[in-house]
Amino acid sequence: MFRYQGAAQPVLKVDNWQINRGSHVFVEGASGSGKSTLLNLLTGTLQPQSGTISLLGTSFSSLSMRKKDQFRARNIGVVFQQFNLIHYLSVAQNIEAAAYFAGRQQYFSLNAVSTLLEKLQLPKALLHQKASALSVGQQQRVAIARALINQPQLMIVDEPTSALDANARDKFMQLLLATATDSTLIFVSHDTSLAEYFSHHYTMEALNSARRDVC
Ligand SMILES: Nc1ncnc2c1ncn2[C@@H]1O[C@H](COP(=O)(O)OP(=O)(O)OP(=O)(O)O)[C@@H](O)[C@H]1O
Repeated sequence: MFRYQGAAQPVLKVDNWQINRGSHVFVEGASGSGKSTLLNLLTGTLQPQSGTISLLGTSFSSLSMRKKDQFRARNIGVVFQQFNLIHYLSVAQNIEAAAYFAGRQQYFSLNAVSTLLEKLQLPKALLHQKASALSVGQQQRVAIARALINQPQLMIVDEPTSALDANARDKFMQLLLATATDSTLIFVSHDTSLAEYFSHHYTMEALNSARRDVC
């Protein structure tokens, strides 16, 4: 259960939610239904007031902040709604930063990044381009590359398609699913048409008994 400070009611009350390893899961919910709150709990930015969150067999919500940061960097790849690339760094440096924070810089190589960029249909020439000089579509794909560089067991993707037209959105989804084949994937969006890409679908209403209580 999670309640924002000062709020009368919890925004999220999930009785029980389990996802099998390796599954690709779509969570749909209207604006304000608690999608970002759920993802912030899953990435450890927020802490539930009661209940526990276990990820990949680890009791994630009971880890110290430092251990949570380490666990997230090593095991979770996140693609944010706004991508969160560091604009003054190059594409390669943005991706290298993710390897560095995971303590995996010894595995980082420009070759590995080039291979990822190729899979994501981005030209190699972009490697040394500043993130600020990328188109929105290119930023999205670099954000996927950054999330995948540490070969995360869990990928969390927050509504990254809202600014795209239907064609670009389909292409993005195909690239994401083709490159994240080895990861468990949790994808949240208000766009129900994306559900067709996933084997498992949930609605925030079904997950969140706090909302059912209010309705
Ligand atoms: N920092 C906060 N303090 C208090 N209430 C908050 C805070 N952040 C979100 N809320 C409230 O929690 C509810 C869920 O918000 P959340 O951002 O998780 O929804 P969402 O489904 O991600 O919405 P959107 O699709 O518009 O991004 C909303 O009613 C919102 O007003």
